[in-house]
Amino acid sequence: MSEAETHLYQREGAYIPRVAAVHDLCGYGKCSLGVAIPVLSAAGCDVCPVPTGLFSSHTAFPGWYMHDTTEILADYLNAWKGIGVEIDAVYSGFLGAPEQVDRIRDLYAMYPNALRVVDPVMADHGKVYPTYTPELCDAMAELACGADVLTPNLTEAAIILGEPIGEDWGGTDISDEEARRLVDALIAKGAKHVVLKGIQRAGESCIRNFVGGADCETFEVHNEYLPYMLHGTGDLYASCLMAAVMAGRSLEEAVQFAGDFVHDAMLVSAEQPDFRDRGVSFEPLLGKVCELL
Ligand SMILES: Nc1ncnc2c1ncn2[C@@H]1O[C@H](COP(=O)(O)OP(=O)(O)O)[C@@H](O)[C@H]1O
Ligand SMILES: Cc1ncc(COP(=O)(O)O)c(C=O)c1O
Repeated sequence: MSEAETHLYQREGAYIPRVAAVHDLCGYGKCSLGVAIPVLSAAGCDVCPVPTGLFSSHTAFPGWYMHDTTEILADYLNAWKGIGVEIDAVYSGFLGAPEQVDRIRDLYAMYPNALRVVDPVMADHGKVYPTYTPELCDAMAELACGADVLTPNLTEAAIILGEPIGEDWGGTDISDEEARRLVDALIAKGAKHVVLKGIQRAGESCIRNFVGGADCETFEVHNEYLPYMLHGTGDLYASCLMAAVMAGRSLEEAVQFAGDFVHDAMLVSAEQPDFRDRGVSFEPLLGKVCELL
């Protein structure tokens, strides 16, 4: 099957799909539920949040407060069972503790036909995020291998594959062959489709994402590389990809949409005061997500 034919979700007429969004909520700094709820809602989805933690801001700021929600989650999901909530997709991201992976497995058991999208948020630029323990990284790696769609950056791909990070991590300047090797290795570990993000080679003016799956050939999608980094681009990319998939678009259309949207939102962001702190500003562009329908 060619990449253009890979549809992961068939949207039926006026039906509004329901997505369980298993992410943290950050008071400041655009990421996680603060991105997933508006983006998926604009794509005509009914978003049902499962908060994995409450943060004053994301953890790249020098000071932040975190409230771990792990102990409420089993009762939270049991209450869903009690009222017969139906779910069409489970979309997970930043997690607070290894036990939260068990709660995601509970969701998979409750909704065996739901699409499983895992953004394995745990690290970037060769470094694990400060709240991530080795046990949580191992649990996330296991979860990643059962995904229908997995969206790692290069550091996360290395962690999932048990390859070196830290001082030994090679950076984002990798060859096509190396990117394809990583995608194939993640598929061999069980992920059905993989979107490997953020390949940026020295001297090149584009940023590449490699996309592959058990049922399609690996292909590459690229965008102009903007010479600054903003927090939350990974979450925005995964939410836009998810929005396009749930709107019934093919995998190829979805990765193109997500890359274009993040690029355009980064341009909008650069016009804001304090934009490097503020994170990725996507709000003025939400109309483009509505057009997916
Ligand atoms: N500087 C940039 N210029 C253009 N697009 C970008 C830039 N940074 C990120 N993106 C887009 O957003 C995607 C996800 O961002 P990235 O920062 O790699 O994710 P993560 O936060 O998970 O590390 C990239 O693969 C790319 O499509
Ligand atoms: C609390 C929290 N949630 C989510 C993220 C994910 O951010 P990104 O989209 O840059 O991977 C981070 C990253 O620092 C974070 O600290």
